[in-house]
Amino acid sequence: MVDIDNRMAPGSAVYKTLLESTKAIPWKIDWDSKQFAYIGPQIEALLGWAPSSWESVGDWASRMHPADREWVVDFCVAQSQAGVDHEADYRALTRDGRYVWIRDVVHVVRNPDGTVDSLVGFMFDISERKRTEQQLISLQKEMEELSFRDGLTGVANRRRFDAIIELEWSNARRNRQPLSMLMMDIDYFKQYNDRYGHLEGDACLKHVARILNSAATRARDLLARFGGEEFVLVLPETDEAAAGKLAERCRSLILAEQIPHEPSPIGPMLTISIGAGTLISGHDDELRPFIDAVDKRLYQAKQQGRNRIVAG
Ligand SMILES: Nc1nc2c(ncn2[C@@H]2O[C@H](COP(=O)(O)OP(=O)(O)OP(=O)(O)O)[C@@H](O)[C@H]2O)c(=O)[nH]1
Repeated sequence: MVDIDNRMAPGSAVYKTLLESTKAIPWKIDWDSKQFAYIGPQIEALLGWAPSSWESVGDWASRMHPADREWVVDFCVAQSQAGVDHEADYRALTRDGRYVWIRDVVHVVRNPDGTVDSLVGFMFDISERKRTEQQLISLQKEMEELSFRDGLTGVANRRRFDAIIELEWSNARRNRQPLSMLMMDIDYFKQYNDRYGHLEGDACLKHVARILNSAATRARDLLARFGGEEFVLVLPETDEAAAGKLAERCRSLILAEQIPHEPSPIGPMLTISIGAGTLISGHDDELRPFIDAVDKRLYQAKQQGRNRIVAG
């Protein structure tokens, strides 16, 4: 036992061999001089800098990504001064100019009187973990983006519409700007599906979405799929006259596309009906009744023969 204890004593050959054969890179900094007392030779394999080139904490700080340097140094100094063990993730510069993500785990060694004697720690290469993390983050962003898109047509979905209309509604009221909305629905789409099949129906919906999307050109205009074959166009800062023109553009663009719809009772080409509405600044309307009113106008357009616009 005594033998083993001696062989394992800090500073012994066995101890050194153990330290230098781990993947983690051990190091020690003398607190008063801020000089490296030791750094494992593994550092050279990871970063390319020889152990002898790690002289002071200045070398450590200067071999850090500029975006990480300030907070990491400030954080580590503050924690060390307070005598608190800590860890920090940062990008370390390699000798050939790349960056490697490192997790530095630091233990503060104190003197019997409580003052800081030295810092000892391990550096871990966490690049692989960070890469996975980044991939997960971008995947999550993509998922969020997708969750606001209609899977079939690629335009905004109902969820996105609900969020945007709330925002635009309060914007319009706050800034005393008009806000218009068009509800659009394909005429006799049930007959279209019955005649051409559901897949062809899907293709038709995509086609219609693309055309309607091209009709509204301002950055904040939003086309969303409201339901099955119903689309909604939100038009911020758009008055009644401009909304009327846009509605007519949508109606005639669809007609001009000459999409065959043989079973339609009103003509051989695909048509849409539109309900239009505008929130006039200063009026005290509520959002839901406004949407309902526009929807009712769409229904009226259907009742009055389809392929037409009913505005408020
Ligand atoms: N292919 C396809 N059809 C859909 C989709 N969503 C809804 N529909 C169809 O759209 C049709 C809508 O029918 P209705 O609500 O009766 O309306 P309509 O036949 O268009 O008649 P009007 O609107 O009164 O002119 C139904 O047959 C639905 O199955 C979809 O994602 N793909």
